[in-house]
Amino acid sequence: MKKVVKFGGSSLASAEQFKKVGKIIHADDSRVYVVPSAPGKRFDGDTKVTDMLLHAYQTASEGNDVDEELKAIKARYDEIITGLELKDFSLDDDFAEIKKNLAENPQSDYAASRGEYLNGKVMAAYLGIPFIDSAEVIFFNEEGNLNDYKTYKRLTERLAQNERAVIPGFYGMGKDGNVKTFSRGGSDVTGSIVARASRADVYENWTDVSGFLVADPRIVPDPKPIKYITYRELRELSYMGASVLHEDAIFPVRSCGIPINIKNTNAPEDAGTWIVESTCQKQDYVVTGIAGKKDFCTIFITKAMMNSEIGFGRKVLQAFEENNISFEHMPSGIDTMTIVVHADEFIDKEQSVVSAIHRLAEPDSVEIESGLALIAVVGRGMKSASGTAGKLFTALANKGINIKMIDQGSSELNIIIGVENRDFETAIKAIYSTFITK
Ligand SMILES: Nc1ncnc2c1ncn2[C@@H]1O[C@H](COP(=O)(O)OP(=O)(O)O)[C@@H](O)[C@H]1O
Ligand SMILES: N[C@@H](CC(=O)OP(=O)(O)O)C(=O)O
Repeated sequence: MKKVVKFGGSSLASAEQFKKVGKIIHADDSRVYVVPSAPGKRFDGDTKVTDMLLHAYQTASEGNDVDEELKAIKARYDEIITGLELKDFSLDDDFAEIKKNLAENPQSDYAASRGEYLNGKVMAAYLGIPFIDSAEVIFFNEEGNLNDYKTYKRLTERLAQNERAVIPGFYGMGKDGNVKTFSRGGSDVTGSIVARASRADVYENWTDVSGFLVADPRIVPDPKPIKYITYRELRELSYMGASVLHEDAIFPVRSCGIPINIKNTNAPEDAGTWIVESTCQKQDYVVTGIAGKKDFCTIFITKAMMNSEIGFGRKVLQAFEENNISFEHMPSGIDTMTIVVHADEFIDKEQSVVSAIHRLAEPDSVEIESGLALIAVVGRGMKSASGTAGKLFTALANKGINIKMIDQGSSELNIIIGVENRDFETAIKAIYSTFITK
């Protein structure tokens, strides 16, 4: 049995948290590869080390001195090093190098990645096992995506030489020879890559909640944990904002059937959530999870006889493609079509998109609206349960919430609804209490 264990920033925010992590690793001999994040928030209002480093980069790129900022970051690590009583260990040389690099050639990915790099060094010293610098084993291609071939070749070789090791999360080496990071939260992706490369039996992802919860705990108080969830369900939920696991983290393990177990560092005895390819486990509820995001825009297009005009949809979508905007959903009627996009991608280009739609598709009208929130109600049990949509709409109607859009995926795995931003939290609470009964 071989396990890869990733610990999130909240699990490594202080010496006290590190000690819990040490206990977890020592409690199970099969926890052989450890992927740490940078120290996260110790309390509400605290700053993650990654954000402190990005701030230092900003200061350096404006040509200013970063001594004070690096001192504050070093203090975070020194508290951990002292609390763990690590003798003959210091990060002085590493900080001198970071200071030099930030002054001579400030790069934001390099700066952000140092949080995991330094924490990896502390972790390796604490556990007494080798440190593998991710820049030597994880590679990106020219487009900035993972270079699968090179990564799995090098990483597999290095892991084969090390029965146990610490591999810091979040970064690798870019095609240009500079350090490059994944997007925020990307240590989850590193853990998944290490699990695949080592052909682990389980990828344990340790965080500060007892698994994937049915809804965001910041919206629904004390939501129930999900015991089993499929990769596909999870993909829908994490894409729609359930932030506990990076949305790309399932791909490496999914392709080789390695389950992910989300666990709580502060309550290690809790079962957590199993993310699996498929399962015969009985579900407690028809709905597996609920997640959502605010701030979408809709582009509502009308044209008489739209349905019979071959190529109409393509022309409309070309307008978005020309403006380099990806679309989220496209519900349509007989003479109408709505395109839903992220506001932050769309707002600056709205007039250019509208004129392109007119030029390419010659519609009767184009109306745009902002302030839409999307909520995904996801559940593999939905296709065999009748009345789910009816229950959902009744729950929202009872709260006086106007549904602005409905999109039921053809997989019958999810129903996406659009509501006004201001109704977002109320809608999630209403859906939760309708489907998740005591
Ligand atoms: N459906 C959900 N289930 C569990 N946690 C969620 C969910 N949606 C949002 N979260 C939030 O995700 C947080 C854990 O993710 P993150 O902060 O990235 O952890 P880590 O630092 O361990 O990587 C939780 O503390 C919780 O606030
Ligand atoms: N430290 C990085 C990467 C990461 O995955 O962190 P965490 O595991 O704390 O979400 C970030 O803040 O984005």
